[in-house]
Amino acid sequence: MTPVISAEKLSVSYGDHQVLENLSLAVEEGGFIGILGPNGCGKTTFLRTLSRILEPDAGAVMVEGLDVSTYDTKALAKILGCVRQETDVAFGFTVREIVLMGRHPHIGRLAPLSETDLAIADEAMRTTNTLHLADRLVTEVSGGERQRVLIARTLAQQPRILLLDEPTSHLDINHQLEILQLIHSLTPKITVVGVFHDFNLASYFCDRLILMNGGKITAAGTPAEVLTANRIRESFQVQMLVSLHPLTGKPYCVPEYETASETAAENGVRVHVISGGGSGAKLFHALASRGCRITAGVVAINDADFSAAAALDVEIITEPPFAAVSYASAQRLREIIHGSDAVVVCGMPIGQGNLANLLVLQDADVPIYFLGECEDFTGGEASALVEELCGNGAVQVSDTCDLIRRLGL
Ligand SMILES: Nc1ncnc2c1ncn2[C@@H]1O[C@H](COP(=O)(O)OP(=O)(O)OP(=O)(O)O)[C@@H](O)[C@H]1O
Repeated sequence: MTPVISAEKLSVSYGDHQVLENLSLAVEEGGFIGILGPNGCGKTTFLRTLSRILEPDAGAVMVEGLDVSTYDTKALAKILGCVRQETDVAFGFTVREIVLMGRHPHIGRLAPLSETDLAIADEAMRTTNTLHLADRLVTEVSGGERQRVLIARTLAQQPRILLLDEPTSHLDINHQLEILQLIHSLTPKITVVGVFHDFNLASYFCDRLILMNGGKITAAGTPAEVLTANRIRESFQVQMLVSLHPLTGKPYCVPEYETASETAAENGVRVHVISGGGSGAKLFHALASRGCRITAGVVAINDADFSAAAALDVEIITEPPFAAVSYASAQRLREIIHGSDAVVVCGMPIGQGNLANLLVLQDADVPIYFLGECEDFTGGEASALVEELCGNGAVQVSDTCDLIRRLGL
C-alpha cells in the first residue's frame, strides 16, 4: 500500500542546530499514529516539517505520492490539516469566524461563504462541543475551549490527513477523552498523526506509536511493542510500571515513584509484612523510606504485593499462584519472624489465603500488628486465629501512620 504521508531521510535544522537527522517514516492510510518522546527531541519540528511549515535541509515529505513542496497552498490545505501546539489567536474574531477560516481552502478568493460552509462549520463546532461559544470572541474563551475551537477549525477544513501537536494539552480529562474519541472516530476515513505526552492516552487511541529521541525514531510499532519499561527508561530516565489495562487489554504505564528507600539510613528495625492483593504496598513504602529492613510473604508470585515488594528489593518468601504454603516456605517464615522486631499483617478482614501465614504466627515471640480499616471478622478459621492472636497481645491498628508511630519510627 502506498503511504498517504511519508518522511524520507529528513534532516532539519534551526540555523546550526540540527534537530532531525535522517528520519524516515511511512504512514498508511486510515491509521492513528502517536508520536512520543522527551521534551526537545524534535516532535514538533517533525510535525512542522510534515506540514511544510519547515523546509528540510535534506530528504523529502511525500503527501499522497507527491513531494509536499510541489503542492499549491490551497490544494495542500484540502488534504492536510494541522492543529498546532500554540493556541494563541491574535485578533478578536468570534469563535464562528475562526472555525469558518477552516473553509478557506474550499472557497474562491472573493466567493461568499455558502450555506454548506456554514453547516460544515456548525457541525465541526457541534462535534467539538464549542457551538455554544460560536458568538463569543475567541480571545475571551478559556485555554481548553480555544483548543477545541482550533480543532473545530481544522475539522471544518475537512482534511484527509490530520496532524495534531499535543491536541489535548489544555483540556481537562473529560474533554481529552471526548476530543480523542472524536478524532479516533474520524479514522479510518482520515489518517491521523499526533504528538502525545500522555503514554496512556496514546496507548489507548493510537494503532501505532513512534518513540523519538535526539531527533531520531528509536522505536516504532504497536503500543505494546513500543511502550516497554526499558524503552521508556532509556528515553525518559523514568522507571515505569507497564501493565495491561484491566478493561482494555492495552498497555498502561504508571511511574514507580522513587521512595527515599535508596537514600534512607538504615534504622536497624526489622519488620516482616504479611499481605496480599496490594494491601501491603503503602506500608512497604512507609517502612522503606524510614530505613527499616523489610521482609515479606509468604505471597504468590503474581500478587500485586509481590511486585510492590520486589520493586523495593525486599526479601520475599514466595509460592507459585494458587499453591499452598510449602513446608520450606513456612520454615523460612518462622526463621525470618524469629529475627524480626515486629510482624504486620495487612488487610482486614484477613482472608483464608493467609491462614497458613497466621498459623506460623501462633507460636511467634514478636509483637504482631493487624493493619486495616475494617475490624470485622468474617468468621472462618482465619478470623478465629486473628481473634486468638489479638487475645494473646496482637494489636489492631487502623492506619499506616498510627502503625508507624507505634513502631517508634
Ligand atoms: N524556532 C526554533 N529555533 C531554534 N531552535 C528551535 C526552534 N524550535 C525548536 N527549537 C529547538 O529544537 C529542538 C527540538 O524542538 P521541538 O519543539 O521540535 O521538540 P519537541 O520534541 O516537540 O519538544 P516538546 O516536547 O518540549 O514540545 C529543541 O532543542 C528546541 O530548543
